Amino acid sequence: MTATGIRARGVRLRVAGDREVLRDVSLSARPGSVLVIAGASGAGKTTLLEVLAGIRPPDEGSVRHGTRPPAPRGGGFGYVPQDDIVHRDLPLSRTLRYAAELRLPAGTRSEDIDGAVRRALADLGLTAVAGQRVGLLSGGERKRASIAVELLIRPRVLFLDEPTSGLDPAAGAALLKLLRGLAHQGTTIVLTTHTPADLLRADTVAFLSPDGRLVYRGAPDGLLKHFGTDSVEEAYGAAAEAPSVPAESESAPESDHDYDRDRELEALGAGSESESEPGSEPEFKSEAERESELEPESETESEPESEPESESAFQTGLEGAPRADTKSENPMSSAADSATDPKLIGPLRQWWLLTRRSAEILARNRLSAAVLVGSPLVIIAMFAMLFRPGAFDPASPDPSSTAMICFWIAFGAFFFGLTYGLLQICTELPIVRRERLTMLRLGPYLMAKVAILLPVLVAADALLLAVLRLLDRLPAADAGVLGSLFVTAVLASAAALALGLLASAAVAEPGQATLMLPLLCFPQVLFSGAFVPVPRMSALGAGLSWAMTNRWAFEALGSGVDLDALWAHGASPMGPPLLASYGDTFAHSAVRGWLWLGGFTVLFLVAAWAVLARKCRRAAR
Ligand SMILES: Nc1ncnc2c1ncn2[C@@H]1O[C@H](COP(=O)(O)OP(=O)(O)OP(=O)(O)O)[C@@H](O)[C@H]1O
Repeated sequence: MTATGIRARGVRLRVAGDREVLRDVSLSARPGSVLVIAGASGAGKTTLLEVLAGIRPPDEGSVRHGTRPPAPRGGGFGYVPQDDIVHRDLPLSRTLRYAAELRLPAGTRSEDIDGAVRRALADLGLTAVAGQRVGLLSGGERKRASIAVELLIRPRVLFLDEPTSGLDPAAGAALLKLLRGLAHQGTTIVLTTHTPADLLRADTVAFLSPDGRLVYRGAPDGLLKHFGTDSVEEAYGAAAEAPSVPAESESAPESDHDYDRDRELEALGAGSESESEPGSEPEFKSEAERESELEPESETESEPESEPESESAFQTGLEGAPRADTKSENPMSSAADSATDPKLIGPLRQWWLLTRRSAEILARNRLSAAVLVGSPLVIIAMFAMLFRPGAFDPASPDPSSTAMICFWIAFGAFFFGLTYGLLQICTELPIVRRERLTMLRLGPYLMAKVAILLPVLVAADALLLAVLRLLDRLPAADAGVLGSLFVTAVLASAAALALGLLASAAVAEPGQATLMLPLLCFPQVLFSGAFVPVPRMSALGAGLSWAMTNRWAFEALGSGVDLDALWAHGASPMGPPLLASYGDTFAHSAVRGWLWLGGFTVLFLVAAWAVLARKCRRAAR
């Protein structure tokens, strides 16, 4: 594998209100080295990581991966955000399998995908918990699981945001050791941290002052001397007053430290490996130079025995990982290595993959599945209990009940759709964001959600209508009328599902989505035209009612069962006055309502796509 150096020059970044978060930061990470970014909370570590990764463009300055600008979508790129990027409801091996199918080049054979998953699990010492549900893993195991996702392809550059946060010191040390092992194999590692011990395990430390200046850049063992402190903790205090370090070309601090990387490698069992002194390397070299330098480390098929007999970082740790990277065990790693821009699966295959993944997540989360199936059943039962039979009988109709039945069918269909959609995206946003960085297409992603949930909604709507009809809460009409009601209910559910997905994409976390529920439901009840007919609303209310999917569903249902005729010619004296107050509410064809509902469905889905795209563009924020 060709290792890639990372270099930033004169990076400046401003956020809202023109506040400068990064001020003229210049640094570099040598190919196959570990760069650790440290600094006080809010100093700009994550921001710098995102800029170095190329997922957040700087306002000024430049970033290069090797000789090229960063290309997260170009393959060989790994990014582990602070949040977990593995689905909690799936067994670990399943979530890795889906991740591998998304990340590996199109046409990768199934056994090769399995091989990549096996190797990533082994690399991270997670083989023993492969069958465990991710939600049941410990924090440290979940962190390693997120890293395993990124190791499914052999990244040339790997960025990690606080990978050791929440880990005990031993687990943190083991993780750093593992990362050093990866670097040794040619992956350039950049990570942020709050853990002083992590700094000592870096090749290069970049220390930011609280106001986003680079105040130290160099070997870990020069850090204390530089700040004139006795401990790393004290260095945090001193960093605020320290002057910025000049650009590297002037001082090249990496070239004069005596950090003993060999000793670290020895600890990894790699002490005998020949490796050039980190400090003696010039900053950036041509691809060819770097390749020849890294040759002893590069994993070639022909010389697997040249790899170190490494003591594992996590039981199996990196042991055997290089050997596993041979063609027979995992040909995809070489495919991923050689292709700078591997061709990933197309939109249709991606949609099918995401549909399968969503279905499995739903099926494995028993509570969600139970709520999904159970809540329509409960609501249908309540509807059946609420209304008396025969309200639609022309010989003795109950006009106000017929209007209410139409409304509650509309609202039931709306509520099913909304609640199904509301938690779909916000619960997995960190995963979507991460996948979006490299390969995920949002169209197939949203359509996969629709593909999974719409059939369940169709079944719920069909059941609702069937039960109401069988219990004589709907007219004994022909198949055409019932078909019209069914189309209306399904379209109402589809529009609500799309609205739920939009809300789910818009909120920052699941708690907010729950708070959105009454906000979204109330206007749909108030302005549907069922309780206060549209002709009786204020001008503002009537205007608002146009934006309510429930209005169009209610009108289409009323039109479908021909409420106008029932009220005008039925035997109830209540009919004509009711008709007078509802005016022309049901006078139009149901098709008009369907067009509105279809239009809203498309509108909400496009809006959900746009909101999600914007969220993903704003990197990890
Ligand atoms: N998109 C944004 N809009 C507004 N402020 C932002 C944005 N991105 C970053 N910031 C601000 O930039 C500063 C640096 O944020 P950053 O997350 O990089 O800090 P950090 O050093 O990683 O902090 P911590 O260690 O607490 O995670 C913070 O004050 C943050 O509020």
